[in-house]
Amino acid sequence: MALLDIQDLTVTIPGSTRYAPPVRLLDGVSLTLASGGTLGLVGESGCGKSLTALAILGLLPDGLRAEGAIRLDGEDLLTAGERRLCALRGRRVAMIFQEPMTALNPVRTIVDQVAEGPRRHLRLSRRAAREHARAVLHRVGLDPSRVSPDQYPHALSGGQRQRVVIAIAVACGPALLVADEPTTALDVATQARILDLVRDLVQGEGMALLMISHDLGVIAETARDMAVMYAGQVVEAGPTARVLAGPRHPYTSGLMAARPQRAGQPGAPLPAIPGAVPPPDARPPGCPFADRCARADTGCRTRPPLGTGPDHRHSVACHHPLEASP
Ligand SMILES: Nc1ncnc2c1ncn2[C@@H]1O[C@H](COP(=O)(O)OP(=O)(O)OP(=O)(O)O)[C@@H](O)[C@H]1O
Repeated sequence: MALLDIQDLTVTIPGSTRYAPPVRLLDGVSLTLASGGTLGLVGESGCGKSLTALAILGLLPDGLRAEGAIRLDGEDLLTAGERRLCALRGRRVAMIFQEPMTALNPVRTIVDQVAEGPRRHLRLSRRAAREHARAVLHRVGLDPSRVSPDQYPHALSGGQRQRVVIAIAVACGPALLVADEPTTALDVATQARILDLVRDLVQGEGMALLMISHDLGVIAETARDMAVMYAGQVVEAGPTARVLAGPRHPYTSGLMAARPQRAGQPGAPLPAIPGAVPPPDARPPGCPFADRCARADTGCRTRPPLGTGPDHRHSVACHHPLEASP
């Protein structure tokens, strides 16, 4: 049984009147992740990566309706009550947020913030939870001789703060770690060190990782499998090495071509994908990528492509996919 099994997840803004019909933000997302596995979710801004993560944690903004199934260890989180979700969050599934400063409480010491989960979930005494928290802070690279556990977040650098956020997430040994753009707010050198840490923790502790990023390089470095999202849908999925060696969806291929490493001469413009992701209330009736796709024909503009399911090794939702690599 998969650790995480998302089937046909749809997230909608319910319509209020005839003139304000429901708007689908996520449209039939299916993903699976085995225990100890690593899955990368990639796509441009607005494709639905963060909503997918928030839905897994039961933290969708008020007013949005989620349908389908999100099973963790076989238990459907969409039908679990808030009490049950509170018991699971931090214990079985934890999240590393994008912006460490907003994820931390500015008026509590870092050791107290890390100790909170172990006190609640592992039922440790205050003293034992603080001891545990000190060990976790050390484990994530905050050597107590250099960074006192009794510091407040403002005294730390951006990279150190992100290490605290990671310590909070892993303090109770969750089975699944969801990392939503964990390095976006950091400089390049710090990004690399934080990614190394996440990789090391995931391997060392046997956690499964759902890594969310708009950067294919981050996905390539951290995830064995990947799924590409576009306009609220998964358009391509498979083993990362295989997808990157032979992308079949024109969108994936466009993302790969637009990577800075793929640029020609310094100063030369990057080959960007023309146009922009259509907003959720203005998605075309056929393939959502059709308006930006060089391969699109009339059929693409009228009929949504049927994706092959995520249980196939390399799935693609496209009427005219690129040739499979041999
Ligand atoms: N609370 C909300 N109400 C209405 N629309 C929302 C809400 N949250 C997100 N959306 C819309 O849902 C779509 C998906 O958003 P989401 O944040 O998941 O994208 P993303 O791929 O994570 O982008 P980014 O990389 O910028 O975080 C976007 O069009 C966004 O504007």
